Amino acid sequence: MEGFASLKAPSQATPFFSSTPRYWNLPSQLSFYKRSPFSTFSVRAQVESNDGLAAVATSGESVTEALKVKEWEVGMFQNEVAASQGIRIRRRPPTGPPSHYVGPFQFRLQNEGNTPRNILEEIVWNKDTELKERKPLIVLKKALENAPPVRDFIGALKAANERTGLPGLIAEVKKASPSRGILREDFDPVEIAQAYEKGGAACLSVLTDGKYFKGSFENLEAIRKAGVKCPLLCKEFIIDAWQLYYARTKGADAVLLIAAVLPDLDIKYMVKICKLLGLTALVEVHDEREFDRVLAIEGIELIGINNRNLETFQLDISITKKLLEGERGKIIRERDITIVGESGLFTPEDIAFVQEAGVKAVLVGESIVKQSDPAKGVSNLFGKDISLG
Ligand SMILES: O=C(O)c1ccccc1NCC(=O)[C@H](O)[C@H](O)COP(=O)(O)O
Repeated sequence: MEGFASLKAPSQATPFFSSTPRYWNLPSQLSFYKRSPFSTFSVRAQVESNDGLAAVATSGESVTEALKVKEWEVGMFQNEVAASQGIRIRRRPPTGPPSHYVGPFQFRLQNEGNTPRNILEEIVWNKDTELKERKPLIVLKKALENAPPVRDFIGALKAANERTGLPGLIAEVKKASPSRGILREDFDPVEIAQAYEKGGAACLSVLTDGKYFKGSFENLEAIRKAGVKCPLLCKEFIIDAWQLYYARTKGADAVLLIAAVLPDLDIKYMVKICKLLGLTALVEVHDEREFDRVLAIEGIELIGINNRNLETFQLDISITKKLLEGERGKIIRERDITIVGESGLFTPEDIAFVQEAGVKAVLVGESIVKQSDPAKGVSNLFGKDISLG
């Protein structure tokens, strides 16, 4: 069997996770050559993708196989770039390339490198697989024409903060989570969303991941269609710009970009696409390194500090305080960046603690979704009624 041409890496200008839309021009060259003195002629096809990948297949293996190898090689390249930025989450399993790289399938199953190192990595690998089923971008672009108008996510948070003197609430419609399991059995997303709005939430966060959070895009769409006025955050694990378009077609006003998962170039690229689509990007960080990376990116207006370590599930609300102290806090104030304190907030004291640290908004799920009346859950969380009337 013939070997493959060496990897032609995507150019530095091409964001690594932006496979939107990668398509292959089949074939850009087709040539015939004599394989050996004993065989006759063999066919050699070179294929290229629009974002700079090249693969060569010869007869004896299909073009599809050649493409699989190239996709895998790019995945490995992405892992290396991410690691160089301190990102521990690998986009794809480091081993388990197409079969002729390592031999029969059973060897791949035995290879430990194919086991995700933590839950966030598992979610990302699963998302990568889910996205293989996606519709072409052109179909989404058409659907965008019928998407409901975008609403001002940051504006709603600021208005709530001014109105109540408390951080604006992003209330999360969350049925389950990997760390806590099922949070609410009688889960009606629209009813919960309406109750949050009645209780005084400024915005809502709707989990759309099915496998780990029991959420869905149908929930997002249904909440939007039910006439809820709060702007909606699509709480998804975004690894591909395609998802931004999809979220918008389903009625999202904002999306989450996780710095622990996305390299700088991808965040930059996705922030630009968000602006194009009118979406607000909530860029989430968990430590100093991620915070500094995000602060170095132009055009960031909304940063979430997640008190939950997404690799270990450990909760510590003093993370928010630690990240907002000193020079970083000064930069935030100078640039008027809105900070959201995320996760592990249960009491009015917790809210006061993160507000004192400098947040103007909070993202809360568990403590309010578990209440039999989520509207009441909101007033319990703040220690007072923050509803409009
Ligand atoms: O909540 C989890 O267990 C979790 C696990 C892995 C990745 C993300 C996870 N949660 C996403 C969030 O950050 C929270 O849903 C959100 O901040 C609300 O947190 P909480 O108020 O603690 O429910």
